[in-house]
Amino acid sequence: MYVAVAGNIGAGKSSLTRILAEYFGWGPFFESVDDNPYLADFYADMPRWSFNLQVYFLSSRFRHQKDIEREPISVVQDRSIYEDVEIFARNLHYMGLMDSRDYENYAALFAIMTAYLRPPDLLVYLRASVPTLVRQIQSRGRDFENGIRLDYLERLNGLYEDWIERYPHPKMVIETDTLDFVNEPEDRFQILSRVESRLYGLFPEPAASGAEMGKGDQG
Ligand SMILES: Nc1ncnc2c1ncn2[C@@H]1O[C@H](COP(=O)(O)OP(=O)(O)OP(=O)(O)O)[C@@H](O)[C@H]1O
Ligand SMILES: Nc1nc(=O)c2ncn([C@H]3C[C@H](O)[C@@H](CO)O3)c2[nH]1
Repeated sequence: MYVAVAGNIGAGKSSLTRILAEYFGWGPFFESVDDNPYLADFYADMPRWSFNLQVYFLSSRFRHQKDIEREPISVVQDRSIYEDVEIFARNLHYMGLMDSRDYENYAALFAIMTAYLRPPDLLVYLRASVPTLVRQIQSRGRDFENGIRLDYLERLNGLYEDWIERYPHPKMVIETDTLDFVNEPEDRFQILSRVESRLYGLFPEPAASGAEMGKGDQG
């Protein structure tokens, strides 16, 4: 089983990845943030660092994908590789923060590298409004994200909506504005049951050994 959690900056992907991994006993794959050599520079000067950052994320996520394909156990991934090009790089190009030459170069590299990747068995998209994203980004308190502009988040949200509509593989959408699955056990239970039912619909065998609703750690 390979599940990916998708969503805008601060939507709650890492938190949900941790919760799913713990509950189902899956291996978690988190995106690299603390050891990312470009992220802080990127937020300080997007036009200068956008191409470098996209190539870094592409190589790091591609390595994860290959590791995931080799994993003997089920895994859950914090953000899918598809979001790099469909959401972030496209947005940087639209906003004039990555020029056409770099964008086309990056998109061609992305297409070559990802052509043979296996898509997730289920993609869980966390939908969150911009006020929720801002609140959650602030609550996490990464200094270099303080300058993220509202129009940047709004455009990313718009691209997420277009993409999730077109996304051709199994998916589910979770509205997170009124669900605090980090702090509220009932909300967490609600999400876990929805994911479990969706997986059961796709794969009528149990989603994970030892993880029956009502028996896991709900909180
Ligand atoms: N549904 C929620 N309700 C309340 N707080 C939440 C919720 N989801 C996440 N949070 C909080 O918001 C902050 C950001 O969450 P998290 O790091 O999981 O987001 P993310 O989507 O992984 O972000 P990024 O895109 O930057 O990696 C954390 O402090 C987390 O505890
Ligand atoms: N430009 C850009 N392209 C990406 O592919 C990408 N993936 C993640 N991020 C940013 C969002 C969070 O600040 C932080 C952690 O998710 O990294 C990205 N930024």
